[in-house]
Amino acid sequence: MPAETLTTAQPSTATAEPQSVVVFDHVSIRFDLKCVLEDISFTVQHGETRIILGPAGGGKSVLMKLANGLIQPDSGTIHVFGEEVSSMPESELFKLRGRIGMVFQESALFDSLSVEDNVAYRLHEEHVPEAEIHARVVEALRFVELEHAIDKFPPELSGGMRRRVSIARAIVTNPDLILYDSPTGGLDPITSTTIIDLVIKQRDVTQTTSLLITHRLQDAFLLARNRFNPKTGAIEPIPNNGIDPRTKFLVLNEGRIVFDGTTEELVHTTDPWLKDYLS
Ligand SMILES: Nc1ncnc2c1ncn2[C@@H]1O[C@H](COP(=O)(O)OP(=O)(O)OP(=O)(O)O)[C@@H](O)[C@H]1O
Repeated sequence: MPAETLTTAQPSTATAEPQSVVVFDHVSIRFDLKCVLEDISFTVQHGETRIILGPAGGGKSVLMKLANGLIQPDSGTIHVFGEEVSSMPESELFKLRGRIGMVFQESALFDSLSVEDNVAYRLHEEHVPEAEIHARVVEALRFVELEHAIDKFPPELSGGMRRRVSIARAIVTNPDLILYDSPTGGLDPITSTTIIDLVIKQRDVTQTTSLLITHRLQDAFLLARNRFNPKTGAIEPIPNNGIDPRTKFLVLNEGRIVFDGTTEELVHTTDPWLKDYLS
């Protein structure tokens, strides 16, 4: 990301007092005696998009699984929506996950179910009335511009389309938090951009808090520099070389946080390792 002058775009509406949606406090976890995350502390505020960067094997996916309560830390605490997930029983975790949308790198769709049934899956689990389910699925598919594929099956879709279905499935429940684990992983650059455009649209239309893992600095650059224009329905650069004030960064290397801050702070870092990583 070029370290040129950046201006922080002002939020269009007055923002309420920030609330912490995800809080890691001195979290560590080991696998087979190997320390995978060590003393991780950071906070994600309401409405923030937190981009998680770092070399392969640095612990990004493990961090996301901890946030979702899929695994438990060896030490430290994790709060999501003010509740401690690091010691929560499975029944309560199930309820908590009802407020979280997940987008996995592999899309994780059911090949034997149609696109409609894949997107509707969580709504069925939540016993949403049948009459409402179809309308909500259509709305979610329209958001990702895949309404026409509603009757198709995942094996009939391209990788980018599958990823879009996965986003539709994550947003159909109107989650309070979205976890994107490498949503552009394995996609070509053009398709990756269409996926990041959807993440920007989701960010700007609903202001949903999110964590997003990516290996592509280009993804981070697009998220920081672009916005959704509701009048044109298009993604456009934020004027005056602006950056999105709600998009922040966490960089992990070998299980430790090497950066936690804003886009301006990241591009102006003096840390030699980080400068090298970003170049
Ligand atoms: N269930 C597990 N059992 C043992 N080791 C694990 C487990 N899950 C993750 N690890 C190890 O933890 C380390 C961090 O893995 P993680 O997937 O979080 O890295 P990452 O930063 O997401 O990597 P990538 O960018 O390649 O996806 C790796 O060495 C991995 O092998």
